[in-house]
Amino acid sequence: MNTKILVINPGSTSTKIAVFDKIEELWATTIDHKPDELSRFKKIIDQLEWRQELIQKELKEAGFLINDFGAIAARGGLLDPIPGGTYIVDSLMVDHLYEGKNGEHASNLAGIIAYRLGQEYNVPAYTVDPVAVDEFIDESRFSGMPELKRRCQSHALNLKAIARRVAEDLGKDLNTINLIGVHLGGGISVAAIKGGRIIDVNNANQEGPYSPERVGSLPSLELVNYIYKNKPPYHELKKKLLGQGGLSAYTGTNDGREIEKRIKSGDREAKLAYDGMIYQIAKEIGKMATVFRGKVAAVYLTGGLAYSEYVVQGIKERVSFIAPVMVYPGAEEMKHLAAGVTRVLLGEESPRDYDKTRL
Ligand SMILES: Nc1ncnc2c1ncn2[C@@H]1O[C@H](COP(=O)(O)OP(=O)(O)O)[C@@H](O)[C@H]1O
Ligand SMILES: CCCC(=O)OP(=O)(O)O
Repeated sequence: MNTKILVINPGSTSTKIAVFDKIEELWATTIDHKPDELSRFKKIIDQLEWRQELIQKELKEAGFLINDFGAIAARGGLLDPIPGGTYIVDSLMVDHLYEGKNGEHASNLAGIIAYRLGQEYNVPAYTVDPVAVDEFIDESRFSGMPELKRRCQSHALNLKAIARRVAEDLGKDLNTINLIGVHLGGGISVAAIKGGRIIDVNNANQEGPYSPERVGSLPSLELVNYIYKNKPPYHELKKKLLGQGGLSAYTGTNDGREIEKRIKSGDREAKLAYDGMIYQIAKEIGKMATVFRGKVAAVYLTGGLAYSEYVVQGIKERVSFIAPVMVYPGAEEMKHLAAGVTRVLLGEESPRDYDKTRL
């Protein structure tokens, strides 16, 4: 059986590519994208050909042939709400990702690229725990305005992967504990995780703390007034909210390392913007603690910003009273994608059908 897996993960700030044999990483690379490089594209879907070419070029230079792979694993995008698991990438999924049915995000590109490569080279394509994973309890679904539904969109892939590690490190059964998982990336997800399921989370595209790139929750009437007054074109406004908000808007950079350099050199504005983000993250963690009536086994921090001692200490100072704070910098997305597909290749799990599973 061919268990060699190509893993592709286009994120808002990078494109990650890796090759695994089952869950053993054989090769990996990350291509970072500067904001200038991305700003030339009006919509994220416009990056499709460019990102696909980058992936194919990297693979070629590393000496890999796509028809040598047993499967392709793609980070899944903004699909219709579905439970967690491994899904076959099919044409319906690709249509939804292509048209941005549930919104725009760089991870929408992964499924499309995987499907196109899979069709061309006759390799099956899968996605695992996409950002659209929705395991909300009923109370989580209310927005306060019946016409507007809360959508569950989060870093489900990494949150779930790290939740397993946290349970192992605590020596507890994941199915029996409550966790608050925090992914600190280009977007930020703060999730209430019960028995491994994400029962509530801020929508990392539209709600919660502001992040390196996103505005987070906004005062609603102020936003409506802003739109009426300035009449921004739709795609420009979306870019402002999703790709150029938060730290990027306050400081001109989405890079935590750059901001910390500025703080060290006495930049007060940079410090206030960074501290404001940390404050909002801590508040969101406090909110999620109430989901469990305070009964939380651990809060865990993961994602790129969890490498930062400044961010981690700032959050710990405010939330340590809730539960122990555990730190897992970076992301295990690539390994978790490979693991999900490996379970399917080995017949340990059946792949799910998107159309039949949509909520
Ligand atoms: N050592 C570090 N110190 C501070 N910020 C960091 C560090 N390493 C990465 N970051 C920041 O983490 C963010 C990206 O996190 P990552 O999890 O890679 O993003 P994504 O979720 O978009 O894939 C960026 O703002 C980056 O500048
Ligand atoms: C929509 C949730 C996923 C997300 O925000 O990912 P990035 O941090 O990679 O943009």
